[in-house]
Amino acid sequence: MAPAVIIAPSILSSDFARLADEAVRMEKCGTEYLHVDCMDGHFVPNLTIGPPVVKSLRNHTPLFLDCHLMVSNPGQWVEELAAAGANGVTFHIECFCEAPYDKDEPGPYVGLQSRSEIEGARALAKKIRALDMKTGIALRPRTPLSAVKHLLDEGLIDILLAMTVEPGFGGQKFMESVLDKVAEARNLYPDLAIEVDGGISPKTVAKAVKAGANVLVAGSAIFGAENAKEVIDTLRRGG
Ligand SMILES: O=C(CO)[C@H](O)[C@H](O)COP(=O)(O)O
Ligand SMILES: [Co+2]
Repeated sequence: MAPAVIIAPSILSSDFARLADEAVRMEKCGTEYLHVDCMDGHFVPNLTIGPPVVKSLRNHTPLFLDCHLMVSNPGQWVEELAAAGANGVTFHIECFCEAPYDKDEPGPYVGLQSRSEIEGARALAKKIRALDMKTGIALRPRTPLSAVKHLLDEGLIDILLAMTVEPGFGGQKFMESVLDKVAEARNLYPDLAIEVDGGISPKTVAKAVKAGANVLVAGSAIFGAENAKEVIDTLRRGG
């Protein structure tokens, strides 16, 4: 049986001028996580928030702060995020791969190749745990599970994040093709937390859960709804 469902509202789609109120609202709706998308304008073409905002949020919510780093140099930020009160840090494996990722190329992306790439990812995964946070590893849609299998098999990862859109923006269309990778991961790792992020809504959630996802990130579906609680309850039921 897959681990319990966790709902992670992505504050990327919330009103950034009212973050504390939105965090309290999500807690009242019964969510477990707040998903915090940190973007550097380099790894993805968007610029959002970092440790100072996480620190401010920490003063207003007991929710698990699930920081999704879409930055080119994730190792630069983990100490500050830990000090700010983050509970989990997820970094992208593509940051450690020298081969450029082209979202429009067909077929799977070639992942980690060299020893130094592998060592870099392993060291960061260990460092996040040493800072008392959960370690997450994220895969862009074209990146295969094999790119992170060594980290998973060594037990260095708490959360596997399968992006179901190309990272960078909320409100994009769910990529169903990613679910084969989710199913492959669930089959190999029955107890692992598997997170899906991008285009998750009452319409798409059933397929994601069926494939084996248990941590459900949703931004526009929750914050764009008139009744956020209703959407959250529907996601929790699996659609
Ligand atoms: O990481 C992200 C984008 O890069 C967001 O977490 C994600 O897109 C959530 O937004 P939505 O649910 O609207 O797709
Ligand atoms: Co995200």
